[in-house]
Amino acid sequence: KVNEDETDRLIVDKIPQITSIHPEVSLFSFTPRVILDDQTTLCCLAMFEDMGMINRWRIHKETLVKFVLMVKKGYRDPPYHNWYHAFSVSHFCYLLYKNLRIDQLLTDVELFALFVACLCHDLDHRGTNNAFQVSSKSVLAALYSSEGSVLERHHFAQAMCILNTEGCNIFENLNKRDYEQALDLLQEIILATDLAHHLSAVKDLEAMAKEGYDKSNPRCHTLLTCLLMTSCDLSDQTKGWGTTKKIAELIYQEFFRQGDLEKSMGYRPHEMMDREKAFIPDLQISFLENIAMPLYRILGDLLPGSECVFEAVKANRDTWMQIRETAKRKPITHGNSFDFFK
Ligand SMILES: Cc1nc2ccc(C(=O)N[C@]34C[C@H]5C[C@H](C[C@H](C5)C3)C4)cc2n2c(-c3ccccc3Cl)nnc12
Ligand SMILES: [Mg+2]
Repeated sequence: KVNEDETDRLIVDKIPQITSIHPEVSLFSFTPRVILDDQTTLCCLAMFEDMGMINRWRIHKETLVKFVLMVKKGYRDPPYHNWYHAFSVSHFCYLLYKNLRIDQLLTDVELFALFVACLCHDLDHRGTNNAFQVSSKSVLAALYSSEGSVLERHHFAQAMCILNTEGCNIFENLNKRDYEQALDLLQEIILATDLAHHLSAVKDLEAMAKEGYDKSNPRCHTLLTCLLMTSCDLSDQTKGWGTTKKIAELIYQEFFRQGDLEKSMGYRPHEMMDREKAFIPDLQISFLENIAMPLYRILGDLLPGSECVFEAVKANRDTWMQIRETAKRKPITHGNSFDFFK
């Protein structure tokens, strides 16, 4: 049960001007993880308001409060895939709207579905990846492994459960056409957060960046919403080194816990999950060069004004390269992968 007085206070109080939460909240340099946990719900309300979504979709204030609180409660507390991840991903979507005016490229249903997908995209994440669902024969694998993207199908199912909960359906006042489109988009966008799915779309994304975005082409809309979702999902990499370093700590805490579990089950974990084999600078340079930088380069090609975002990711890659050189000269003493974070 979401506690009553928090809900009541959020319902009664007027939604504040978003800059009253932090004057720099609309800048790409702003790191949403500085916002205190009990302020994140209020910030979500302020983002919905500031993007004009409350009026456009006739969302009842009480319904919005209950929805956001249910989503927040729907996250577990693994090191990385927790509510703060969903909140920071949603904040980057807000930045794309405020700074790059993505509302001029997408329909208003697509923009609404994208922001709601950011909030819901990792609901009930257990801190283990898709491969682990299958190898551990989890309930989720039993349910979804035949379709692939096991976790992402579960995150979508959880979002539907929340929308179907009494007093939480923020889509309730959409007309039939918009309602059906919003749910279809929500599923498509959440499924797009499977990195394997993104990697299979990169060729098409690069072709679209080359040819230019055609607003009249539905395929362009689909590719762009998926690109924007992944851009939000990896947006910790677009901030300063402090954030990049902290996030790497959290992600490898999660990865190494999975590796420990796999070892206890008699499996040999992927190197990036094995605390005894992982060399984090190499792994992160590879992730940034092969996945993040190509992604934000395409974003920069498609959305003028977002070049600064790519530059920030590149700068973080460069810092990892400096760390790697230093670490290579000074071998790790007691084989602890987290020495870089001292
Ligand atoms: C900083 C950082 N590093 C990350 C390093 C590695 C991977 C990762 O899943 N790699 C792959 C590499 C190949 C092809 C596919 C499937 C598998 C085989 C595993 C992806 C993710 C990383 N990641 C994410 C992230 C984004 C979406 C879902 C889950 C996560 Cl954890 N968000 N931030 C980060
Ligand atoms: Mg995910």
